Amino acid sequence: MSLLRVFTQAISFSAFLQCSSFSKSSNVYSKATSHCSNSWKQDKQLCTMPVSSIKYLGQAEAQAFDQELFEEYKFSVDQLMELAGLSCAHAVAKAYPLAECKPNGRVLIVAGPGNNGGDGLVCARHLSLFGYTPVILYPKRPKRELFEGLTTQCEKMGLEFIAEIPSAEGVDNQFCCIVDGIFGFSFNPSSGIRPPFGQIVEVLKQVKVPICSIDIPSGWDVEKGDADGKGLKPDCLISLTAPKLCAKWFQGKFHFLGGRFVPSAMEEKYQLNLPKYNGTECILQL
Ligand SMILES: NC(=O)C1=CN([C@@H]2O[C@H](COP(=O)(O)OP(=O)(O)OC[C@H]3O[C@@H](n4cnc5c(N)ncnc54)[C@H](O)[C@@H]3O)[C@@H](O)[C@H]2O)[C@H](O)CC1
Ligand SMILES: [K+]
Repeated sequence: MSLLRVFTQAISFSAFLQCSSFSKSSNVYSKATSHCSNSWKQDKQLCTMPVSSIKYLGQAEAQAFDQELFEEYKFSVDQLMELAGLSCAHAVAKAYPLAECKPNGRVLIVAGPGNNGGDGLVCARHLSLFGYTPVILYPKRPKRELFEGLTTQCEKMGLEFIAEIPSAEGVDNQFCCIVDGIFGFSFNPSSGIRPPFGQIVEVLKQVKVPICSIDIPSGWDVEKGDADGKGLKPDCLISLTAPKLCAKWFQGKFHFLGGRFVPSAMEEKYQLNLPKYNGTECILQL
């Protein structure tokens, strides 16, 4: 074997090792496995590039990041929520294409009391524009102009609201998938899940149709994830802005990055090391 060939093989092997390295020991994860498998499909040479790392945010850091977008950059909540919810609708359409969404493109959207619920309502509106039939469960509605507006938009667009979650069997028969917009990065697990969401999450744990969680699988600790293994098992997770620490426990099929609104100075300040979105796309599969 020529010296050149030995050298080339050694380089390829080291690139392979880089591509499969994965460490749970810090907030910074090597995203090499998923990044490289995607990149290999597009351009094999990319996998020999230095491996970058995507950061996983803790709860306080995610909230501080959010506040900085609002206070320093003067974004409004509804601006960012629109982009967040739009990326969720794109992710659902990619993971569960309309043609395969039986019966009749029906998707159950469960919206919680905070901004995660708002993302769910925006997602529902866009899914309806994409041809799906979203049905919304929104049991606890804050009396705030933002949420009242989002609710009115959905009502005026003819989206159905239901008052209670059907049985797990009922959900499986009526919907092709579920969008979990119950809790996001402000969930506090210290006293369990308060009514009526505790019972709703229990039903969601029993359904067979896939669950697509917005930002955080509801009921999971934002940092410790599904520590006891008894939580929701979403098939899809859309991490908004950057993944939160709990995403390390995610074992479903689809992990998307969404919320493509991060100014580059903030990306640098928080050292997010986000992978590059393709072209004009608003989601990126991790
Ligand atoms: N910068 C971004 O990435 C953006 C993300 N967005 C989305 O906003 C959520 C975070 O929203 P926030 O309103 O801060 O919190 P939650 O949605 O998690 O809801 C808080 C809500 O839930 C109640 N609550 C907390 N713990 C419990 C409990 N144990 N039982 C019952 N209820 C509970 C609490 O009282 C509040 O009412 C983020 O994840 C993204 O999805 C923005 O849309 C855009 C910017
Ligand atoms: K959620």
